[in-house]
Amino acid sequence: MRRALTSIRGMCKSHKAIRDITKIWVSPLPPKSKYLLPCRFNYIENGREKHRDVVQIKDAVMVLLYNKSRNKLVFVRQFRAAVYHGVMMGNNLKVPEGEVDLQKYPPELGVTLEFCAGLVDKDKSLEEIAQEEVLEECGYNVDAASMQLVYKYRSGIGTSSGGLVLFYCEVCDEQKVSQGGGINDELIEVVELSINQVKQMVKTCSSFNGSPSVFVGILWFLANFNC
Ligand SMILES: Nc1ncnc2c1ncn2[C@@H]1O[C@H](COP(=O)(O)OP(=O)(O)O[C@H]2O[C@H](CO)[C@@H](O)[C@H](O)[C@H]2O)[C@@H](O)[C@H]1O
Repeated sequence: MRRALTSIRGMCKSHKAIRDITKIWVSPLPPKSKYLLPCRFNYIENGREKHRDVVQIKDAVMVLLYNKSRNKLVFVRQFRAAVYHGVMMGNNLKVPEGEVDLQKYPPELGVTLEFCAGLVDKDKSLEEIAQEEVLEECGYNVDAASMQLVYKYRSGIGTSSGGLVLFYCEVCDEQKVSQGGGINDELIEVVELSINQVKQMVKTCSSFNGSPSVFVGILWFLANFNC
């Protein structure tokens, strides 16, 4: 696992020092969250009453961004609390007490490689939300009309299941108007990978610290553009 992750990091040319996370601790969820709602879901199937504990989450859009000037796919890297938490906790369902030992669990464990993405949390079309994320996170000025639908699917199926919409969007260097990096307190690193690098990823990466959407998107790209 360590070798596979290291090789992806090695590919990321713009990799720089990971943000300065100095303290991590976990607390119980406050009564109301803007981002998730746990509940018990009940139903009767074949005459038998069943119960499932589910977490309602927001839908999201993602953009598979291709820079045709440089023949590269554009990704982002960022610290993901949920990924870090998952890696740190393993298979334990409990809230850990006290501060997390950062020597034992370095923040790097929560840094993912992913497509530019955003929550569907405003009254705009999915294409417009995707357009905004491309500008904010990756620094490219694109039209909402240039978003091409790739797939609509679900982010999970067991406990939480948000709707995911993956778009494809082509850009060129002239559309790069800023460094990107996110807005407000987001710390997002823009990373470009060549076609050969993403091919190597899907061929040889046996373990990946992130979402399968990255593989779904890369495989779609390779299948459709005959690379
Ligand atoms: N759980 C949470 N708790 C507290 N604050 C939160 C939060 N989620 C988001 N936020 C806040 O909302 C801001 C905007 O989030 P985004 O719309 O960029 O979604 P994000 O990229 O985090 O996840 C998008 O991309 C990933 C990767 O594809 C999808 O898994 C995800 O569903 C989609 O929203 C974050 O910077 C943060 O301040």
